[in-house]
Amino acid sequence: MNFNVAVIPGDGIGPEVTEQAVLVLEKIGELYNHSFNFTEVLAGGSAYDLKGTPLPQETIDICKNSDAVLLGAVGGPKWDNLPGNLRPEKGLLQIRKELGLYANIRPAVLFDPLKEACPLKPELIEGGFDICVVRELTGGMYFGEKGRKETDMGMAAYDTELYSEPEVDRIVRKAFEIARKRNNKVTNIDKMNVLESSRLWREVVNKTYEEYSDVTLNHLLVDNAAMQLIRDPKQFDVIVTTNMFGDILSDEASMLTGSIGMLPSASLGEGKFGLYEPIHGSAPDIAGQDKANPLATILSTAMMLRFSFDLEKEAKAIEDAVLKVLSEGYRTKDIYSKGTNLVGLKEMGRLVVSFCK
Ligand SMILES: NC(=O)c1ccc[n+]([C@@H]2O[C@H](COP(=O)([O-])OP(=O)(O)OC[C@H]3O[C@@H](n4cnc5c(N)ncnc54)[C@H](O)[C@@H]3O)[C@@H](O)[C@H]2O)c1
Ligand SMILES: CC(C)[C@H](C(=O)O)[C@@H](O)C(=O)O
Ligand SMILES: [Mg+2]
Repeated sequence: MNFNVAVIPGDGIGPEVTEQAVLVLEKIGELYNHSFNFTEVLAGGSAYDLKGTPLPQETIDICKNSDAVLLGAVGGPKWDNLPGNLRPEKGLLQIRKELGLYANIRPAVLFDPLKEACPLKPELIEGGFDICVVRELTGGMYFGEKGRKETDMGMAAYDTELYSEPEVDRIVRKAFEIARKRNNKVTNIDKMNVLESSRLWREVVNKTYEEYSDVTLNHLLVDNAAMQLIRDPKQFDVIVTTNMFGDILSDEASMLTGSIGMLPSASLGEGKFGLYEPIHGSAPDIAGQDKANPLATILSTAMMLRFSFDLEKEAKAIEDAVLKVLSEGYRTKDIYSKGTNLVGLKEMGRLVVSFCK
């Protein structure tokens, strides 16, 4: 089959990790007789430098006309002094919004060979864990009214957490539907003891739950949830939460899998179309040094094959290749532990390609 994939390498380590992910997809194409047509497009700081905007219209058009999008990461200190609406990150938020991708699926799975890279005591992670964070992606504080104003105390600034009932309902449904295909368990995470937006959020969760009573639902306040993730990650299966809380909790969860360099993600809307990206950023501290872990981006392509293209066998082939690389003891620096083989980003990518079958 033929698939059109728009590729947004972005900034920092973005181009390095997407390059490896594209090589893996090309290998899968050869092995399973598919043709992936890649179109590289600009977004983020590199787009600002070349086009004066972090999200050129051409990028939006090409993404909309593709079957899926692969994104590396955007941002970096070079652009830190730009006003908010020109920042690289604004381009990312805008593309998620433009493409209607309100559900960000972030699986935090502990690969067995990486147990030693997990900072938790062995007894807490026996048998591993498999958490699926379902993060709302196009609402909340990221998109609410924001600004600055003069007050009695001088200049002040504000960002508004605003959620409508339909916005909460659709993400919660997504989480329940995912739970039905897994272990029928959802944990809702909010801050309803303080935030009005969280009180409405929880009301909608409970209302929508009436249609999903076969699923077990429990609620946690976000501060407790942050602690519980470290205390006992195995208690979680599907987590549903807001844009902001999901951003923070998924970075936290990633460390339990060994590194932020391990966590892929899928940003989805109503149809099959999706944008696939690692959860990490542009990692300016290691950019251009062949040190970054490309596995999060490579695993994101597996999610693309599964969700957008219905290629389960091919998706599994990538995940199996990643597991084999780890089982054979190869590690980038972020997941390295004594007795394993330290490799660079390119070598890690090459190994995954060579293990795909
Ligand atoms: N989706 C995205 O495009 C995205 C996500 C997060 C942050 N950002 C942006 O990236 C820039 C840097 O942000 P930050 O430093 O807070 O977060 P970051 O995720 O880029 O890096 C945090 C730390 O994790 C390490 N790290 C990240 N990815 C790694 C990988 N694949 N392999 C090994 N180590 C890895 C980095 O070296 C760094 O020490 C900022 O401009 C931020 O806005 C973009
Ligand atoms: C760069 C930033 C806008 C982005 C977010 O907060 O969504 C990033 O942290 C992520 O997790 O994808
Ligand atoms: Mg983040």
